[in-house]
Amino acid sequence: MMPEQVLEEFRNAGALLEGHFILSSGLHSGVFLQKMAIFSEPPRTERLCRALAEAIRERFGPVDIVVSPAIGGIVPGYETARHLGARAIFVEREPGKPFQLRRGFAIPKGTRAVIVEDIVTTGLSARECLASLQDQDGEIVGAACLIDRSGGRGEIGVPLLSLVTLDIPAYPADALPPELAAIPAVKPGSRAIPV
Ligand SMILES: O=P(O)(O)OC[C@H]1O[C@H](OP(=O)(O)OP(=O)(O)O)[C@H](O)[C@@H]1O
Ligand SMILES: O=C(O)c1cc(=O)[nH]c(=O)[nH]1
Ligand SMILES: [Mg+2]
Repeated sequence: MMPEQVLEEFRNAGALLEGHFILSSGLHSGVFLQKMAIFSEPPRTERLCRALAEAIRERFGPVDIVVSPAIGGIVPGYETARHLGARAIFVEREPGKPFQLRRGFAIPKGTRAVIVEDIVTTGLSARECLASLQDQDGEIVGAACLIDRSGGRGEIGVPLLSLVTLDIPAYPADALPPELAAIPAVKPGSRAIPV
C-alpha cells in the first residue's frame, strides 16, 4: 500500500484531527491521528494491517509473535498477527507502573517477535515496550507502525518500519506557537498525565 493510500484511509475514516492535543510524550501538537476512528472499522483495519504484515514479512522475515503496547497497539497488533499467522500479545500498564507482559503472555526461547505500534511520535511507548521485554528469552527482531509522525527520528532500539513517515510538529508545553496557546488542549490517549 502506497503512503498516499494509507493517508486516504485515515482521511476517509475522519482520523485526521486538527485542534490542540497533548500527546502521550507530553508534547503538544495541532494534529492528532485518531487511530481508533480506523480501528472501529474492521475492513479499513484489515486493509492497513495486511499491508503492514506484508512489509514486516519482507523486512524482518518470519515472525512468531506480535507484541503491542496497550491500548492503541492491541487492535492493529492482533490484526497484523492474523495476516502474519503469528500470535498476538500485548504489554500493559497497571496504574503507576511501567509496561509489563501479564495474563500469561511470554516470548519463549527460539521465537521471533515484532513490536507493532499504531502511531509513533517520539518512540517513547515503543521503547518502553521493548524495555519491558528484556527478560524474555525470544528475539525482538524489529518494530512496525502504521504512521511514524516523528519524521523518522523516533529511536526505538530495534529497526522501525512504517507504512508512512510524516514530520508533524510537536512542541513542549512552554514553547507553544500562538495558534495553539489560544485554544484549550485535550489529551486523547490513555497514558496518565504526570502531576
Ligand atoms: O511515540 P510516542 O511519543 O510514545 O507516542 C505514540 C504513542 O502514543 C499513543 O499512545 P497513548 O500513550 O496516548 O495511549 P493509547 O495507546 O491508549 O492511545 C499511541 O498509541 C502510541 O503508543
Ligand atoms: O503522540 C501521541 O500520543 C499520539 C499522536 C497521534 O497522532 N495519535 C495518537 O494516537 N497518539
Ligand atoms: Mg499507545
